[in-house]
Amino acid sequence: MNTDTINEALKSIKYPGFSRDIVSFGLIKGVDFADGVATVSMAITTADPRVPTQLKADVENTLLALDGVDNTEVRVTVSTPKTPPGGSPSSGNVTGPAQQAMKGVKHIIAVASGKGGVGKSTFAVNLACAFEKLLRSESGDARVGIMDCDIYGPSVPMMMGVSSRPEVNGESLVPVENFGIKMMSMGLLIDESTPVVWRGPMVMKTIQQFAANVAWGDLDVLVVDLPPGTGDAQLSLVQTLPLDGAVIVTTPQLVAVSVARRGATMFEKVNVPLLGVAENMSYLLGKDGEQQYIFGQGGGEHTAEALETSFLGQIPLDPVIREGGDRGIPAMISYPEGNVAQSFTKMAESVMAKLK
Ligand SMILES: Nc1ncnc2c1ncn2[C@@H]1O[C@H](COP(=O)(O)OP(=O)(O)OP(=O)(O)O)[C@@H](O)[C@H]1O
Repeated sequence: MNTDTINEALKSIKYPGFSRDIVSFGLIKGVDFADGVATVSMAITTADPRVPTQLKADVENTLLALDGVDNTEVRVTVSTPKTPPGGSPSSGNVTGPAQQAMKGVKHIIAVASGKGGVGKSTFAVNLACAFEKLLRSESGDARVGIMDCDIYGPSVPMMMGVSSRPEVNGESLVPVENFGIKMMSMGLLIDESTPVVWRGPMVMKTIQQFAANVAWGDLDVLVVDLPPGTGDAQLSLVQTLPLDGAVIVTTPQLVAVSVARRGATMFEKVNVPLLGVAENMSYLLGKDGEQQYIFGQGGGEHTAEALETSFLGQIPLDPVIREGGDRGIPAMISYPEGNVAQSFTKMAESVMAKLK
């Protein structure tokens, strides 16, 4: 018995109401073990008094079930979420306002890429549309959202054919809606000509506001389009949002493996499970129906193997996808029976199966 074993055991405890564990939420501040006594200190930001009580009991029961632990000492520090004048959340703590405000969201998944230009936003938008179609066909109702965190180059509004500014209701922004999907993006809040020279902390603040001050309401699934790359801003972002899992988008080039690996490492650090790797721009379909692998072959599958996750499938390089992005009608909507839509639907099914 040692502190590593205790830490591992703590990772099995979920934050009440969420599928993420208390270690990845950063609640554990110290762990010690001596003479059969496991000591754990936790710091929790919540306005709900039941949360610390339940977590304390969960930690005690989990640790007492371990061989070698005879007794426990669990110290819990509780603070309430602070909201400065104007209603903006002041802290990046995952148990703070973002968690509270996203309570009605069943599943939150991130779409990420190790580098820019792989078609991540295109993928996120079409995946959201595929979820909408899938859930509607299953239960007659679908509540899907997309949150565009790519605040340096927010392209989701254009791809979703939306340009109206979101309305403000009290202290909340009301997401705009198109194709049955709720959406929030920095692109809706700034003029196109505004230079967005955001620094790390500003990025975080915006994301916290997107999570905490947007009236998402009840959603079955929220797709989060992360900024490209794997730097500090992306890492703090995945720490802030209560993510259930992440999909990595990559291209067919074999060099993509090492780039995507950086993305996977980032999610590993915060214990967000990978839901799979999707390969975009896989091949061009010639007039005779022949698949031309102009960017090489195998990058997506190799990446999935290397990251020990599923390969979700391929999306062809197809003018229909680019036109859909430029026209503001995703290919999933304009050609719902086409090859592209079928690929996205299959991927949405695989991801949904993993979430359930
Ligand atoms: N499979 C595809 N077939 C044809 N065009 C595509 C495909 N995927 C993406 N594109 C086009 O490539 C361009 C870049 O895509 P997108 O903006 O989604 O990339 P990204 O990875 O989100 O980029 P960024 O680095 O800005 O985040 C867009 O014009 C989009 O329409």
